[in-house]
Amino acid sequence: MSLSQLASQHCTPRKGKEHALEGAALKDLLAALPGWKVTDDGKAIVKDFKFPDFHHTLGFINAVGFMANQEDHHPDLEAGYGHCQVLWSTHDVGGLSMNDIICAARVDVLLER
Ligand SMILES: C[C@H](O)[C@H](O)[C@H]1CNC2=NC(N)=NC(=O)C2=N1
Repeated sequence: MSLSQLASQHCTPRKGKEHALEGAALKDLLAALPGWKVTDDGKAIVKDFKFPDFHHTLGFINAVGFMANQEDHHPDLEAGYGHCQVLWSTHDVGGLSMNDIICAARVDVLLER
């Protein structure tokens, strides 16, 4: 599936282990998401975005936050002057779900122009 196909999807409530994403299915989806890496515990995906200054970084954070509220799926964010690390994990699953993949794709397309 392509980045734009992933980014055109919306999050749905996913609760429970049956929604966990791992193994070959996860690997195939990540092929469409350049720069996103699975954390060592396998429970999250993470990417660090670089910006020229704090204004751009803060604009990105606000855009991500707006999208996250629309999707009712929320990232962990860690930011400094010129970067913001975005981490997606589904608390209700205890690891990765399709919601994390959709939101990662939605973050990437925010930066397309
Ligand atoms: C009811 C509501 O949909 C849930 O609490 C949502 C809110 N945002 C969420 N965000 C993330 N990252 N994981 C969740 O499991 C989650 N659950």
